[in-house]
Amino acid sequence: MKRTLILASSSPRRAELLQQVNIPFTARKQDVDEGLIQSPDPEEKAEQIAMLKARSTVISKQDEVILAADTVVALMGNIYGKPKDKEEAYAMLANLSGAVHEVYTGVTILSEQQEASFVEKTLVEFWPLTHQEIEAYLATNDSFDKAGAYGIQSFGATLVKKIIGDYYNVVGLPISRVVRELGKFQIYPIIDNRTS
Ligand SMILES: Cc1cn([C@H]2C[C@H](O)[C@@H](COP(=O)(O)OP(=O)(O)OP(=O)(O)O)O2)c(=O)[nH]c1=O
Repeated sequence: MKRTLILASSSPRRAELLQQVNIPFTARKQDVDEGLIQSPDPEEKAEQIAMLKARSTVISKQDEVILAADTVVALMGNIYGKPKDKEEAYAMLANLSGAVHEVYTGVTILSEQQEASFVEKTLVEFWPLTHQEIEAYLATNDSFDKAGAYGIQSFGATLVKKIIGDYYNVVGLPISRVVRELGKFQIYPIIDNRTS
């Protein structure tokens, strides 16, 4: 059966990563109340929210395969989602300064017949940040739609000293593992002869 991938996400980054590896999809925005998931464990929370996002998305045709993800940042057991305001963003960055934190992205793939979930972890080390550096970063307005109040793919790259693990996991979708899992649902990249 021909399969159709539905990306249950409004994140432009997740869409771009699927485009980068040439997997066709349709975006179908889901609206879930992430507050329903209260797990204090960051890994479990990322996986449970990803499952909630996937299961809240309507499968409107039999051939559809739903993909959903959720990214959280964790430092010493504390979970950092998207900051509510500038004060919270400042506090997150000040805590991440000079430390190694974890980024977890939970991924759920489901069809009418199958469901698979996993969590990918990446370690990220921040340089020690001065008050001025944090203020300058906040002034770019890059923080507010991102877990942990930074974007590694934009000016937030200047905050990062080192990462261990999949870079794309930090951006919001561990694309190489996702491609492997999608293969189990008969969804594959389109291979053509493009060179760029
Ligand atoms: C740490 C980090 C997070 N992020 C983003 C990835 C996620 O989009 C976001 C965390 O929020 P999520 O709730 O995972 O996702 P979302 O609300 O953006 O999208 P949707 O639920 O519709 O799929 O933080 C970056 O873009 N760069 C980073 O370096």
